[in-house]
Amino acid sequence: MKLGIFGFGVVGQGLYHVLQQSNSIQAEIEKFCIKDITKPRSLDKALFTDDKNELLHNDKIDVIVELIDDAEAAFEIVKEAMNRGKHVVSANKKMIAEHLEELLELQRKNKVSLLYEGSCCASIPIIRNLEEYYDNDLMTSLEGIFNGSTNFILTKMINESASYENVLKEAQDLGFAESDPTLDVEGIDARYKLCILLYHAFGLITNPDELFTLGITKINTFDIEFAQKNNYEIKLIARGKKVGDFIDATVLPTFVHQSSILAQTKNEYNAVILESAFSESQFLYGKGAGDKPTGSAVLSDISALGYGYRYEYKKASRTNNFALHEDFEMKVYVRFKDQHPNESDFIEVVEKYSGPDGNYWIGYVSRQKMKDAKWLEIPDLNVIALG
Ligand SMILES: NC(=O)C1=CN([C@@H]2O[C@H](COP(=O)(O)OP(=O)(O)OC[C@H]3O[C@@H](n4cnc5c(N)ncnc54)[C@H](OP(=O)(O)O)[C@@H]3O)[C@@H](O)[C@H]2O)C=CC1
Ligand SMILES: N[C@@H](CC=O)C(=O)O
Repeated sequence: MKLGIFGFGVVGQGLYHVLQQSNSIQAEIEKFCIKDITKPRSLDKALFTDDKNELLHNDKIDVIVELIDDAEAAFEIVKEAMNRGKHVVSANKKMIAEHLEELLELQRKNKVSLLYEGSCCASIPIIRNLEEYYDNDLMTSLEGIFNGSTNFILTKMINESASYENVLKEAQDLGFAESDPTLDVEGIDARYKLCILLYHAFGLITNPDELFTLGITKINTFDIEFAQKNNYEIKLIARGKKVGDFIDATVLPTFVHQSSILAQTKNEYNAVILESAFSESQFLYGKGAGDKPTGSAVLSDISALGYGYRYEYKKASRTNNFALHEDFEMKVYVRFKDQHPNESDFIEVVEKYSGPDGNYWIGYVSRQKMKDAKWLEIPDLNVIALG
């Protein structure tokens, strides 16, 4: 295979290193396309161009590897590559989640393969497992920690009393965070990954904006002390669960008991728990961000192209017609200072606490009510899911 690689940032360089160290793969890098040709690079200048057509119009290149941090530019590159009959490997979850239906059509129309294992939980081989191993009639749920940066931040804030600002900067310096880190801390990156996995697990196509999502930016020391007193960790949990013919899907900061397997998943590690009728509970664990862990997933996709692998999207081809359902009841902790949430939005409030440093309510709410609740926007009010 001759590779044309877009991007020589964290993942592009990670891929370069794993390719250099792997002696089993028959792939050669023809050229990298980057944005800024004047930037100093660690490799020979002749390997770089800022002209995308040098890769896309090069008939020697049969595989385009797309590893850039601009989802719209990435979609244009991937579309053109596929229309020119090239196979594509990408790690761009935003691009894939936002253009999934068009990308499926491009694969069908051009009879080319698009693989993107690195887009979900980096080093964890979750997509190919869902494709090849699990039967959707039997699969009942997938949940886990799908974002390395937020897990790194929460681990350091809770276990090492680090400040949010410092530890976010550390996650950026280590190459875990997105170029726009609000995608990480607002839960949007995890939501993109959940959208992709819902398709491979249940055949459900979702618009990312439809999934109820809360991030970690409002977590403060009051919440952390509550967690510690009650033997919890706080984790950003993405979850898709089958309920009858519906899928209940959310990304929420969640209290998880310290003894649970997800609480043991620390720093930039990610984890996925899959539930299905006969195998029951299964757990996948690995680094969810970073250069070589992501590079290794990209390498495994390149290697799979070597034996003609393509996703068959088996779950989607069976007509389950799952739909998203929002009217679920959920148990939440709501912490606030002066302005409290609207009590009539709660099905039941089971605990109310008031103290000098803050107040909280614990209760049951309907997801639909939460989605529309104006009080979610109160600056010093935070919501964390329970259970
Ligand atoms: N970092 C991680 O741990 C993970 C990242 N990903 C995904 O991988 C992708 C890359 O992330 P990452 O390596 O961290 O990003 P970086 O910001 O480190 O690198 C981005 C690279 O893309 C290049 N680039 C940007 N726009 C263009 C363009 N229009 N044409 C050509 N090149 C362009 C940049 O060029 P230049 O060097 O000139 O600036 C740079 O080399 C993203 O989609 C990200 O979401 C997925 C899993 C893990
Ligand atoms: N920013 C992402 C990178 C991997 O997908 C994360 O922190 O998980």
